[in-house]
Amino acid sequence: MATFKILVLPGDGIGPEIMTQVMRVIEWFGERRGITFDICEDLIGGCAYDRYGKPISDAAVELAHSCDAIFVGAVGGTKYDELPFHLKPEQGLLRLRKDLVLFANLRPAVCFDALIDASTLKPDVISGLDLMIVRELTSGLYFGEPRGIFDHESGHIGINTQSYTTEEISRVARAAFDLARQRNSKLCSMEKANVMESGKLWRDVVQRIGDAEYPDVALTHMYADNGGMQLVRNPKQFDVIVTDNMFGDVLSDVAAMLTGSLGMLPSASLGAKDKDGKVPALYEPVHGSAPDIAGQGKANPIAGILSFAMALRHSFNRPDDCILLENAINAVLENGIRTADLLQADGKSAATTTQMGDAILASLDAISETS
Ligand SMILES: NC(=O)c1ccc[n+]([C@@H]2O[C@H](COP(=O)([O-])OP(=O)(O)OC[C@H]3O[C@@H](n4cnc5c(N)ncnc54)[C@H](O)[C@@H]3O)[C@@H](O)[C@H]2O)c1
Ligand SMILES: CC(C)[C@H](C(=O)O)[C@@H](O)C(=O)O
Ligand SMILES: [Mg+2]
Repeated sequence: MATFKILVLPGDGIGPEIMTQVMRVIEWFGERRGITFDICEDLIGGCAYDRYGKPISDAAVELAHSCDAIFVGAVGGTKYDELPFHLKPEQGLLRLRKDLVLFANLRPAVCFDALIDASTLKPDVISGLDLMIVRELTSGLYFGEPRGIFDHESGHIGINTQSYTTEEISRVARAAFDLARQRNSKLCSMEKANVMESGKLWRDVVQRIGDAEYPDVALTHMYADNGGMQLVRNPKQFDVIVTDNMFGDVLSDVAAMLTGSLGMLPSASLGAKDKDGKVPALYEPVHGSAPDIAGQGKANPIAGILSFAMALRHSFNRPDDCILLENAINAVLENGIRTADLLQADGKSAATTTQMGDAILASLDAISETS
């Protein structure tokens, strides 16, 4: 039986709070479903800066390279706002994504039936919603050169560069087409080909790959600003969306509210298969360190726990266990258990982060006893 080596990086703010619950779930699958995990823990983000003077240590990056999967809680905090960019907590995460070449970031937005009333949108707009955003994660505006704040006749000039090569577009496009094939064979590519050269190249490359390699997938293109509007107007028109790093960041937060809360959105960041068949992988909730609720036991741990469910499917080859965990979460929500972010009211009857973890573990016990 394989042993899976995993690296846990709880990070800052609500990161450690939610990661405690994710760890309980990981341990449950170890004990009850016989998956053997070899677990290491390290620092990322502001806490790593406090300890090492940088947002991730070289040793942690090296460890990450040797692992089957990495689990991140969240990074960031107002205390680090004035640090130079290369030292900011967020850079720890960006370095990991870049170093491990995790170019395909899968951000599924699924609306659980029990949460239809938690969204700010009308029930018929979101009921049954199940879409997947594939965000390019290792290039574009986040990494392009030149970048920086430079002297300028008016004072300063801030520069970031959007750039994409054919290869960078091709590999994320293929990942999205492959996913579309496993779903409803429908892919919408979003960029701004009307105003950006990188967007024009993006559109042409995606179309070329579609024509040559995926004629069975219905490919459409949309300008990303319209895409944001369409996601709110009629999200069920989409199945898989592929987009660049910056648009994907924004559009996935928009998609979060289709599910009821940012606290519900998991993610998997995947690289290319190596010669031994291993796919580098990092799993993390889409949300951040939520400084406004950190340390108060209010955070919703479901995005983190659903990220582990994605790992069961993509890294541990346990699709049945992935479904088991999703079903356990569904049952908890059907029972009316809610963290404060999922309640429209004042949050008085809200479950705490730990209580939500307790409920999910009890639900796992109950479901596995009856199956
Ligand atoms: N992957 C990451 O680690 C990541 C992602 C996004 C933002 N950040 C960082 O987090 C910090 C705060 O950023 P922000 O406030 O713009 O975004 P955020 O995602 O941390 O929070 C946005 C809003 O959503 C709420 N929220 C987020 N996660 C929640 C959860 N699990 N349960 C309940 N409510 C939740 C917060 O309370 C807040 O009101 C910044 O430093 C930012 O850079 C990190
Ligand atoms: C923390 C930050 C680097 C990150 C991003 O912008 O990619 C976050 O917002 C996300 O969505 O994962
Ligand atoms: Mg984001």
